[in-house]
Amino acid sequence: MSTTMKNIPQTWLEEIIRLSIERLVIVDRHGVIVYIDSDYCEFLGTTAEKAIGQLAPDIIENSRMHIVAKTGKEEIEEIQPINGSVMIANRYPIFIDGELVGAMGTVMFPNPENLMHYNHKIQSLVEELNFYKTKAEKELKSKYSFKDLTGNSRNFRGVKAFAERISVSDSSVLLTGESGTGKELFAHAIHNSSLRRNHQFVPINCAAIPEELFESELFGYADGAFTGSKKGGKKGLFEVANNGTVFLDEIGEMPLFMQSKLLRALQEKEIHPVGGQKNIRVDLRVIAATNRDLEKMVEEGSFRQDLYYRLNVIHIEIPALRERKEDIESISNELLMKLGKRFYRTGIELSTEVLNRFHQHSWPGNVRELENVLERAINLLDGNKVELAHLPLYLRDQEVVNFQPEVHVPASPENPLNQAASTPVLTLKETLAQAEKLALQNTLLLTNGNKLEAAKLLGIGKTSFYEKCKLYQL
Ligand SMILES: Nc1ncnc2c1ncn2[C@@H]1O[C@H](COP(=O)(O)OP(=O)(O)OP(=O)(O)O)[C@@H](O)[C@H]1O
Repeated sequence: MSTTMKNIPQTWLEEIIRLSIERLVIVDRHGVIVYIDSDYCEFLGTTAEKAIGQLAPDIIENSRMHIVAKTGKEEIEEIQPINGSVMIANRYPIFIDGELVGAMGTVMFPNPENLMHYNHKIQSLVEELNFYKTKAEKELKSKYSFKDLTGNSRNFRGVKAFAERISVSDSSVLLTGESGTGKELFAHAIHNSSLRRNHQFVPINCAAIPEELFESELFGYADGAFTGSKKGGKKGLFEVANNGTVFLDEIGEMPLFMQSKLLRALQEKEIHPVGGQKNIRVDLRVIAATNRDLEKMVEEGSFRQDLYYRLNVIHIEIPALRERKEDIESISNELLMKLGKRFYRTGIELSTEVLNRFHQHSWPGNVRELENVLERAINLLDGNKVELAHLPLYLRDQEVVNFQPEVHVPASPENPLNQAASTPVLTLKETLAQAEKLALQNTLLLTNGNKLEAAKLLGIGKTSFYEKCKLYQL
């Protein structure tokens, strides 16, 4: 006996084992019981005297101790029915000086009370797990189809018909177009019409992932890959998307080192988890999107040419809203219906003046900007008609400020832009949130939708900027 154990009397050791939540049996290398604790014996309806010296399967129903003592392979968390109870069994081989000498087995829930207790605990955990599983699965299903893409203009119909036609193919798609033109909506719709529609659609915003986490987010990591990593490792988003589609949004923001790894993964159809021993095969369709000029980035050396060709097999350019002004009315009506549901309002329409103003505007933020303008209007609306007064200043006084972002001018009787009288009183928190949203919107307008540039101008990090955009649905 080791020096650390030699001071513990044999009776103590037996009591310690009895106090443990698990019941214990030890067999020699032939599967003959050499030790079994008294509670286990009681549960089996035998005594230690009778059990010791017998083959384990002769005493314990469904025992596999003799097998583990022979194979030397542990068996963890196996279900073992014994005397009408479902037990969880762990079986470990015992090696002394490298030689297999026997095996130790433990079983949990030796009495029905414990079993009930753990069953109850496990049941609620399983329910919680199922809830999050369903939620995650729902989030990973594509939410939109082609019928959600509003627009009847000739150029929009052409793009939509082309996208619908190529949905069934398995080739990579590159969606380009200004911010807010509906690239993400198109990606959802393409997946939804493809043969992969019953598998996951995994959107990945390349601009929102910190550089040092890119590889592990996309390809996952093995157990103990780095300090602070999750025990047991983590599946990468590419593995989650297996058999489905990954949507690489803002692909132009992907760092160069990651572009090489992505290219390799797409070419070899394999990913290598960080710190892992082996590659994992993945079968994916890639849809990428950007509002940046990738060709220019290739020329400048900030985007890999080979990756560009790999992604650009099918190129879909989504027209800006100002290039399809005939769609403004139908999109506005569609958005008003959608927003109406959210705000419990029906029958909201645009006045002729508002519609005219919408036609004059250049919509640098595209459909997203239109959506924001309409949401703001609904918040200020008393009746059912959106009038010029419900529009933000930069649209209302378009001729005067010529699409300049909204500026806050202190209210004064002389000031013609005095809004105080018509503005409802908000709490400080709401006012601050509104100011923050407005600052983001205005900066996005200034940068023509370039989020990275907007984040820089506002002096905040890109992750924080993306979180705020998500919060304010920008
Ligand atoms: N044709 C359309 N019909 C209805 N809604 C649309 C349409 N196009 C875009 N939208 C709406 O506009 C908003 C912006 O769309 P989306 O996020 O797909 O744009 P995006 O081009 O991916 O933008 P970004 O480049 O900034 O990521 C969404 O709320 C979307 O529902």
